[in-house]
Amino acid sequence: MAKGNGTTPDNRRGVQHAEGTAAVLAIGTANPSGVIVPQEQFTDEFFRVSNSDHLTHLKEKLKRICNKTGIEKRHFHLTEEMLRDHPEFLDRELPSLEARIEIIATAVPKLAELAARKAIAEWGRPATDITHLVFSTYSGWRAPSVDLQLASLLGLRPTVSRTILSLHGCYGGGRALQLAKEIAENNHGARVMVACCEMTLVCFAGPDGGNLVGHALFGDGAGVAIIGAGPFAGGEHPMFEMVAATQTTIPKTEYALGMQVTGGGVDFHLAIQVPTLLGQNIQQCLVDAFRLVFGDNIDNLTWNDMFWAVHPGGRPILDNIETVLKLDPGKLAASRNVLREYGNMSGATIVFVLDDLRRRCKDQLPEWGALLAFGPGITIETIVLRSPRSLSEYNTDDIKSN
Ligand SMILES: CC(C)(COP(=O)(O)OP(=O)(O)OC[C@H]1O[C@@H](n2cnc3c(N)ncnc32)[C@H](O)[C@@H]1OP(=O)(O)O)[C@@H](O)C(=O)NCCC(=O)NCCSC(=O)/C=C/c1ccc(O)cc1
Repeated sequence: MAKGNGTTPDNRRGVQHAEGTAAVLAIGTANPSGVIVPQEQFTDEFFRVSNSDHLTHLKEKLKRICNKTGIEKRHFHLTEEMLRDHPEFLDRELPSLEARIEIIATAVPKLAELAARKAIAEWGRPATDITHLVFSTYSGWRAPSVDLQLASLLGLRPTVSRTILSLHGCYGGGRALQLAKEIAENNHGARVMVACCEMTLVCFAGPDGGNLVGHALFGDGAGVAIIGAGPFAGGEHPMFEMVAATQTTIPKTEYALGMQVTGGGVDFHLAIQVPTLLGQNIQQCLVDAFRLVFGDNIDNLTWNDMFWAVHPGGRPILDNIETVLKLDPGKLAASRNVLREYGNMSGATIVFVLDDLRRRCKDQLPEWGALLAFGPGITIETIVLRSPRSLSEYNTDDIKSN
């Protein structure tokens, strides 16, 4: 055993850990450009392409639901031409999983690449400086999977450490960000790319009584964030510090949200109780997470004095959270805007919300904020965010202003 060369286990630990709290350093988003459907036309289009106009009862119901979503338009990768080539996508009883996998295996990493290139351009460092990749999707059905394809498309280094998160649904973005925080803070110099890409093509089917709400809500998109902890270098610009993070599962709610892989595609289930269950549990999740940072001083916190990045799972979810936390109208504007412009893009949505928030508020964000994402479980991801007051808080020698 070498002694006296300074490489004791404790010294190595000091070298391996980062110097500070992990932060979001750059964000990029992308949506399929081909099919953009205004929500007011969605029902007619959907019933026409699925040859279901005779199901008048379901059609009227979907129209009622679409009117209540708070969505104005959504983007989709699936085209009518694809549907003509694959009529089996309309019928859950017909085998179609393999054909769906064939399409998304290429389409998902390509859309993620578009978002990732925007994030890398904003970050300002070469793609080869990315040390870790965490990819979240409900469309990763092969090995090697879309994470490896994205790494190849971007020319990431062969030693990039890849993790794929599958089927977390709408809390996938929150989970990936929490994982990136752990990686960045525990590995000196690590730069973690979080890539979330969702395409409804795996879930698409003709209308039946059980899937109307999902058809009214979900859209396609990719959100990429680059995460790192200090010291910062090369013009890096921390925008959201991730100060503390928790995951909570609401007991006995497994029934409420779910995905099921079948030979005919992925079935999803959204129980009518979800908005109420989230409203009843969100406050405790926030208290638990903020107590990690503020201890007993948490009583001095006012939710209204913070900024909010909430996964817009559905309009009533945002309404309930606003009511329970007594938030002023406008506090959830970023979430409502993303819902309006893109619908619920499952795990990718929260990255869009962060993007909207930083554009909307520029340098005027309050110091403290909260990120909330939820999905099957029911699982709630909570992250305590902090907007840096000024770059001088950091090792400024290393930061050149962008
Ligand atoms: C737009 C909705 C559907 C309706 O708005 P509303 O203010 O509740 O309006 P209404 O109370 O008038 O309801 C309109 C109609 O919708 C019906 N409805 C109202 N929720 C329902 C309902 N979950 N079922 C089935 N009928 C309903 C409701 O019964 C009613 O039917 P009808 O009386 O015949 O007009 C709204 O409730 C809503 O957005 N709900 C969805 C909330 C939700 O669960 N979001 C998912 C959160 S978690 C997440 O983001 C993703 C998880 C995920 C999971 C799987 C994946 O594959 C991917 C992702």
